[in-house]
Amino acid sequence: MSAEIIYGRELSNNIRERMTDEVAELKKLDVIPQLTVIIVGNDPASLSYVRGKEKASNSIGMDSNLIELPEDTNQEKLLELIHELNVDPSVHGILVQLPLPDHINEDVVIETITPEKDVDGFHPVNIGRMMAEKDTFLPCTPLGILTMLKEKNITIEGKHAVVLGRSRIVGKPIGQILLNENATVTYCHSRTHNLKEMTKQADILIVAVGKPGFVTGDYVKEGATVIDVGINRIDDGSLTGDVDFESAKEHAAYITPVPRGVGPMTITMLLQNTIKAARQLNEISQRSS
Ligand SMILES: Nc1nc2c(c(=O)[nH]1)N[C@@H](CN(C=O)c1ccc(C(=O)N[C@@H](CCC(=O)O)C(=O)O)cc1)CN2
Repeated sequence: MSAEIIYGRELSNNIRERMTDEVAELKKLDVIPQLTVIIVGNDPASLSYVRGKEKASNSIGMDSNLIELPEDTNQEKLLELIHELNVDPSVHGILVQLPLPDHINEDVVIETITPEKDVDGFHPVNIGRMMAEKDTFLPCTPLGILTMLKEKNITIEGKHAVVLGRSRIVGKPIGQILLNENATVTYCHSRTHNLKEMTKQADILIVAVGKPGFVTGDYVKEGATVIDVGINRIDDGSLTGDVDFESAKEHAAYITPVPRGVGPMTITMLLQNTIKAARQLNEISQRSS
């Protein structure tokens, strides 16, 4: 067997076309969805992601504001800025790029963003709403994975999803989201015994461990869907995932590559969440599709 490759970039392009129409419709109602992104420091990868967010926002007709703060910005100043954005009616989405420098407490920052503008879906109120299966902002990478599975008509209900990794941004929420979709979910992590026995049971295998090529073909059940969330920059400067693509694709039915897999969906889902926030803040009902 050789798997069908799911390209997030292609799916993203289709979704962004639909969102361009939606933004044009909102503009007729005098609403321009606006995303404000804050970055603290000069980490090259983070800078490239936030610039990508700005460019993507503008490409579908949204407004964006990128606020670049120096590495030595103190927490108080950052919180003050977030308080101002929380009450600014022209701002619909607020995102603080992670990771933050060590002297800033990420939890405090995330909890300062008003849940109504938390388009990252990281605020405890929005996490609680996700767990309670209420309408909310789902975190962008997990929402991107769910969207990929649905766009490819991959059955989730009744399937065994195994999640490798338990980060707050990806592992924990994707497990909860798949559980909400009626999958049977197993979380695995660095202390899990007999890992291969676990992953071999997965109909849907989500890999977010941050170790290049960690999951090889012998970890994959025949016919599984393998979603690689790893983004590892290796010595030759190229980007590689947590899955050894060449061996895994011989066992899987579907597999995502790195790059051009899950990554591009993250930014697309951020745009989707910002449009949703703009609608909610202006009391305009959500589009059905
Ligand atoms: N506040 C947040 N911080 C971070 C998030 C997040 O969702 N919210 N996620 C990651 C980084 N990230 C977005 O911020 C992100 C990572 C990767 C990609 C992407 O498109 N990757 C491309 C490759 C890009 C490259 O060449 O470097 C791909 O996989 O094809 C988009 C967004 C951590 N921080």
